[in-house]
Amino acid sequence: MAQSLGRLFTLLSFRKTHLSRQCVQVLSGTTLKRTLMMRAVPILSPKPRDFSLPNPSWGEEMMRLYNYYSSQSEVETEGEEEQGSQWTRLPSYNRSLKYAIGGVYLSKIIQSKARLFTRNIKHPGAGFEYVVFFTKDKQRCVCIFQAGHLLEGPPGHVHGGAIATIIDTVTGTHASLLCAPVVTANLNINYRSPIPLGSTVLIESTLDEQEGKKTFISCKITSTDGSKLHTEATALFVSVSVSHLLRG
Ligand SMILES: CCCCCCCCCCCCCCCC(=O)SCCNC(=O)CCNC(=O)[C@H](O)C(C)(C)COP(=O)(O)OP(=O)(O)OC[C@H]1O[C@@H](n2cnc3c(N)ncnc32)[C@H](O)[C@@H]1OP(=O)(O)O
Repeated sequence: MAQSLGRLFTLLSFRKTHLSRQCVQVLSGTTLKRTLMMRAVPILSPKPRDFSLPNPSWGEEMMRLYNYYSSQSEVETEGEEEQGSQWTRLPSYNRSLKYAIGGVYLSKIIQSKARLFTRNIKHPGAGFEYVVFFTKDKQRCVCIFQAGHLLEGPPGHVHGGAIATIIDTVTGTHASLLCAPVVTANLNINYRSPIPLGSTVLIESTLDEQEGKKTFISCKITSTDGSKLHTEATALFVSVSVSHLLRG
């Protein structure tokens, strides 16, 4: 399976390179210069930004929790894991896609401008600010989420669709860690109490069951001290083939 996928994508990338060469041959003058410059940009540009690292928009509570989970995170020293490490921080989508099975190939195929929905608001702090940590056995994930002003639903509170988005993202990331590529087949949400805009909340996701292609995950959103339940959800992810994703 892996070998045939490899062959498929080698073929695809060959065809892409071959076509690009043919294109350059028919270009001339300014068009050729501009094309070559555009092709040079990705080589010269810095590493893609890791959106799950702190930025100046992160509030005190977001930073406190980030530091707390980071302090319990895995630090590798010359191949050896530090004793007592419990959590691992997941870098943001564009950087972590390559870790998912098939991601290496998918990332070459998807449009270059594609960006995970939750990471598409450029202004720091305006939309979804979050970082996901997962346990070594991948049974649990925790996400620290700060909801920005562009996510308003009811006055002063977060939109239910934005809450659904972050739940789908956290549980989807969790399922992807276990068995990528997956798609959401079912998402059930109970909204228990509104989330104040600008606040930081904790999203905890737990693996309930894996059965064949199906991964069941449950999730809850609480205040950071755990005293207030905001949202509860259950999600079903189904493992799909890369060709299922390409077919649409
Ligand atoms: C290191 C790693 C880095 C990680 C890096 C992270 C990067 C990544 C971050 C991504 C974070 C964003 C995550 C967003 C995730 C989306 O937003 S995905 C987009 C929204 N979802 C979709 O578009 C899915 C559209 N639906 C479909 O493609 C198809 O309906 C599905 C879901 C594949 C199912 O197809 P199907 O032909 O029904 O599949 P089938 O094999 O028959 O079903 C399998 C089983 O599932 C059951 N099932 C299917 N659908 C349902 C349903 N709705 N309800 C209940 N059961 C169902 C079937 O009954 C069957 O059960 P069994 O018979 O095996 O017991």
